Amino acid sequence: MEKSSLPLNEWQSMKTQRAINRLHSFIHGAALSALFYYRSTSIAKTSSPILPHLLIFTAELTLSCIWLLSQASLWNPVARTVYPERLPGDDHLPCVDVFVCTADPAKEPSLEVMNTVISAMALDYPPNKLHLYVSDDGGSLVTLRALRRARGFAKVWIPFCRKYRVKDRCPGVYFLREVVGGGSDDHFFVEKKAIEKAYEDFKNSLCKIIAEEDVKASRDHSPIIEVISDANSNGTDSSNDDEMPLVVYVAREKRPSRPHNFKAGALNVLLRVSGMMSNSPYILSLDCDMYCNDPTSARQAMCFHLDPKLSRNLAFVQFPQIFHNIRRNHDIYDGALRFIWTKWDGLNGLIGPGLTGTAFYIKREALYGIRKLQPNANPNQVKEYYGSSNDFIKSISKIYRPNYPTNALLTDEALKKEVQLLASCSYDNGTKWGQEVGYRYFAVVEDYFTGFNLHCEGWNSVYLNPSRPCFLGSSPMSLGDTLVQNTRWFLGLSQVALSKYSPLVYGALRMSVLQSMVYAELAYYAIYFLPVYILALVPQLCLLAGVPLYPEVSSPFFVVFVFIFVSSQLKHAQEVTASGDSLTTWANEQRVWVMKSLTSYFFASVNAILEKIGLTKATFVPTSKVMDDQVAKLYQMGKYDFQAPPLFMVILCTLYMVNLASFVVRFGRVLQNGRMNEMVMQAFLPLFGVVMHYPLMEGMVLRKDGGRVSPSVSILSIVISSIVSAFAALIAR
Ligand SMILES: O=c1ccn([C@@H]2O[C@H](COP(=O)(O)OP(=O)(O)O[C@H]3O[C@H](CO)[C@@H](O)[C@H](O)[C@H]3O)[C@@H](O)[C@H]2O)c(=O)[nH]1
Ligand SMILES: [Mn+2]
Repeated sequence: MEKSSLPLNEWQSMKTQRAINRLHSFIHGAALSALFYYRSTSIAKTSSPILPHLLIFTAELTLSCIWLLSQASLWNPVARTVYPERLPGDDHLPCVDVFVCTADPAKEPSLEVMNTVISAMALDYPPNKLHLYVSDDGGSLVTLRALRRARGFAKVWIPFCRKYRVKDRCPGVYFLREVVGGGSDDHFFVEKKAIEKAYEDFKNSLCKIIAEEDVKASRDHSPIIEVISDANSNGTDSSNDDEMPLVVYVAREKRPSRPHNFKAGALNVLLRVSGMMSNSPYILSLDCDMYCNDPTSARQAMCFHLDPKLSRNLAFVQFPQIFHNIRRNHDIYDGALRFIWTKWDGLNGLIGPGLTGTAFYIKREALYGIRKLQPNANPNQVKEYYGSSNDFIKSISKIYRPNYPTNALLTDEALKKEVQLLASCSYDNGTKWGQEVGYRYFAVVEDYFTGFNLHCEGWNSVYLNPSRPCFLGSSPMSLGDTLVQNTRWFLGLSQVALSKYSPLVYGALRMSVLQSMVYAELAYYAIYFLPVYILALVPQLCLLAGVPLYPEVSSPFFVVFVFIFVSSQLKHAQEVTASGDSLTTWANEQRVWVMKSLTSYFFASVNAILEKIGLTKATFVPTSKVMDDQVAKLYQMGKYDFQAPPLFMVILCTLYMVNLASFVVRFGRVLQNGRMNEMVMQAFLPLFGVVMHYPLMEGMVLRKDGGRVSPSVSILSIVISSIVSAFAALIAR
């Protein structure tokens, strides 16, 4: 068959998983109906206090609603494959702009950021069709100078990678590993030695820059936009310039009094500036800590974007976020976010996965929202959308041909002025930027919200999860960082849930019901805090007070409750093993889910409500990517770092102690009084909690290292839990 007639991509339904999901959905759903029947009939008849019964019922209802929403993503999981070798020749490939965002040289070490940039420059794609834009929200000379050096190093690195077909194009990773790829000939070793030396020099030059400059983010500066070229990269030879992608440094204007809309604001500036220069039809977006692990990702993505059957409505190709610093089956903070990627498989069978902020190839046109503008819109309407720059507006209709030759910024004063305007902090004002154009500002999860809007507008997406990860990032390695990061994410999601954009209404009216259910599940995910708090507290206190809340062992409904518990755990374990993980991962995910519910989801929900009534303002504080040796050591040993915000820790420890107390104190008495029959289930809950969260106990009592629970937190938790438990025991019947 001819090359061009073969499909560029294929999809397969994940049939076994689909069958298991649907069967389980049916059986589990039936059991839940039985539970509701029991609750509604038993509450009316109960002789014990009604409040705890109502609370438990609320918890069960909430869990069931989220469960119902979650079924949508399990309905039709689909996997995709690509055939990059069937793509047209390099001459026919479209241009790609790569956006890399960094915000703070103190939190995001330059060496890692530059490794990401270099790995993207070295993508296996025609260099004249690749353009890099580095957004520096810190407006820092450290980043600018480091970028100049990085380009200098890339000029020797890229030819080396091409010549020896190096797969690991992130130099920091390549030099960590033993010799991979390349020939076995002497030339190779000689060249490799030279490159290694160049990399060492590059690293040393970064150290020098860091020593010379102020390593911190500026919040008050004019825009700085610079094409990095030999004119300013300190005299490396310029012979192979054609082999190098364009590299542009962009620090948008920042003023303390002006809102800057965080990452979404930065990305929109990159969209405008790049529109003036390379104006590529496709954009790869990367966080500064997410390097390209497989140089062919652009070609893989083009297998969808260039597929005539898909391309018209295809907005983006999303790759999973995979993290190089996570050890499989030792992921004590559930940094891998496995549950997200399972959902993305499911969305692959609908109209496509959501955006996850990094590692995706998006179509510029989709972000511009051009389709919403009437074809005959007058110039004023167009300016209402895109702002005052005529030059930029001209670039929109230029079907991806740049307004200026790529290097014009070096010499063209008019262009210089125009990009300064486009990167100024007031450019967005009074336009549709951030609302209908570009990345959306409304919530601190600009990725989720932008993807959601694109799907509402009728765009599709695909999810590609190849066996060699295309991108690798870094995940927080301490409990504190994890919980704080999750609080931000779920605050953003809750903002959407509580707004007019709620996927249940706004989404359901604009996309398929199943697709909107998946968006809704994520938007409302933080509500998990409610059932988890109830189930971590109410049965335990009632156990102490001697109030039964569950059916007796002899009741037929006892089996229903046991079944529901076992069935949900088994389903979780099945999904974990189907993803190739072990049961340790099951336990880790269970534990972290409870910890997140009690802290991150709780505070995210509270803050979303406070923000809704105008009492706070959500912010995006970037996660630190600085690797603390002690923290890393604890993680390697599989030990939690409990040096998290004290408020979080007091909540976790107090609830742990209440569970422990209720089980220990009361279980003995239950045995004595022979009330085993009615209290078994209630005694099981705290037992399960105490066993699953044993690491907390260890952190409070046994550990002496730096990651233990602070003694003050332990003492406070013991005091609070004793008061609460004693109070419950006092009212015992
Ligand atoms: O004002 C800001 C804040 C952040 N960033 C950059 O945004 C990226 C992501 O920030 P990070 O601190 O790593 O946040 P995470 O929570 O780890 O990021 C996840 O969640 C974000 C919000 O949902 C997404 O944007 C990201 O792509 C996704 O990886 C980094 O490159 C930052 O430099 C900016 O450019 N400007
Ligand atoms: Mn990150």
